[in-house]
Amino acid sequence: MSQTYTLVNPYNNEQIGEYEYTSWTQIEEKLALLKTGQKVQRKTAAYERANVLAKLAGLLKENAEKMARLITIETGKTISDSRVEMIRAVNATIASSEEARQISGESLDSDAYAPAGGKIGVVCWRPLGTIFCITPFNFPINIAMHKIGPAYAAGNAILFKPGPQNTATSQLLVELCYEAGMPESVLQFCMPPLADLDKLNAHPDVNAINFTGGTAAANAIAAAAGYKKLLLELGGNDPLIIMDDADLEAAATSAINHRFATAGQRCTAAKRLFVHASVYDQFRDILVAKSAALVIGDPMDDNTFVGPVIHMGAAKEIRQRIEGAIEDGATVALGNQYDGAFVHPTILENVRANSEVMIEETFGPVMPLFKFEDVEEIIPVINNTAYGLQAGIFSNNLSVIRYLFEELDVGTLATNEGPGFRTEHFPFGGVKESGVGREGIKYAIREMSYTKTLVI
Ligand SMILES: NC(=O)c1ccc[n+]([C@@H]2O[C@H](COP(=O)([O-])OP(=O)(O)OC[C@H]3O[C@@H](n4cnc5c(N)ncnc54)[C@H](O)[C@@H]3O)[C@@H](O)[C@H]2O)c1
Ligand SMILES: O=CCS(=O)(=O)O
Repeated sequence: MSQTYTLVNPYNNEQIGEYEYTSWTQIEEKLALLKTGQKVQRKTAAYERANVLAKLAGLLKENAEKMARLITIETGKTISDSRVEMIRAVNATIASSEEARQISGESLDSDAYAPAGGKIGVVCWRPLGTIFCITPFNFPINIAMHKIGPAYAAGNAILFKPGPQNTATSQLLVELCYEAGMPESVLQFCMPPLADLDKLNAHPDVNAINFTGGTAAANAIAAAAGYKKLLLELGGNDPLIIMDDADLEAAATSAINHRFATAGQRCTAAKRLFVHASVYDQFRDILVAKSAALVIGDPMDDNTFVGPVIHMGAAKEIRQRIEGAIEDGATVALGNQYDGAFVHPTILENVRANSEVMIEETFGPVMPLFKFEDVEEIIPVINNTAYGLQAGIFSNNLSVIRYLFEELDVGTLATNEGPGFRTEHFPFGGVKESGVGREGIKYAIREMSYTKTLVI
């Protein structure tokens, strides 16, 4: 008897589908097929993979509106955010196509050190085998293409497991990959029940795991996977720093785009704002006025800026985090209002440095403001979190920027931008519990490959 799962639209709770989980027998069959796919990939030239990816980029562009609407129905993400995601996914796929042509190694002379003279080392990159690609709910197509694109470009076979909430969009993506020319022996979709995931992570025919998601799942994967290559893109608690010389209008707009868009459900969202005392009141007033004008409602409406979060449970967790901050002494400048899966954009002031909202990741539209006098004092506050993904700063003071670049535990510091700044070909990833390894197409190709050296 096959197990099934049903999905509802987070905005109106209408059932959007009932699906069957992938059985363990089917998983074994898929992994066996993918092993044959590794041989198919070895016979496929780089230019052929590049052409398939270029064709897939075209198909994603043709189907962008249809996929954007599916993303919105499945996740409650606003249609404008879903359309941006599709643009990014096309770019990630184009970049994967272009990088597929550039996977080249190097040659080394052996006489650099005695006594091994007279040889040349030809260093080549080779695919790891079958990559288990696992994606989160919030960017189901773009994050999938940041895995499938480089994994395929590098010559791997791919077992793709999206979040259950993203079943329809992900199945459509796989169909488009087949239409573009990816063989079924090279790419397989799966949705195993949670109970089968440990043994799938440990499976000997899974050569590497490329995971994006939260810490709890990452810990379970790491515990089960053993000696496998893991590429882990995890949570963030990203700061946005507003200095005394900041363009306050631009900073407030960026803070809103990087915290309240996607209902705050981004790993790189601006989850904590640090505002210089000299501009605090002026910045706060601009921020509150702009935020109060945001349209909250039907995510399918072009005018909506804030839709629901992914489900009622998430909304409850976010509310508990806000109420905890208030119990710690924070005051509410805007929001702290709830309606089903909706969490209204919330701005908190007088937040204690050790309040949970400052230390843990809050995956929703909550913006704690932290006033400071000297930039040195916020380094320990910003670094006092398990995460270290990205950071943003509004300032033109290069010495302050260079100082923060060296002192902050992050993978990227964006200047006069929010921490959510990301372009598909830049290296992406963090330190500490924000993950292991780097995405960004060229970097992800390397993570899903190994060097093989011929000495002649
Ligand atoms: N760093 C990034 O690029 C990035 C991007 C988006 C989201 N995230 C993080 O993801 C989290 C939110 O996304 P989510 O709720 O979908 O995360 P999640 O960890 O609940 O799920 C992510 C994926 O992992 C799967 N999964 C869960 N347990 C697993 C296991 N034991 N083995 C294999 N797969 C397993 C889920 O089914 C889903 O497909 C947040 O922490 C957010 O910061 C990080
Ligand atoms: O959730 C984070 C994904 S991205 O938008 O920063 O790429």
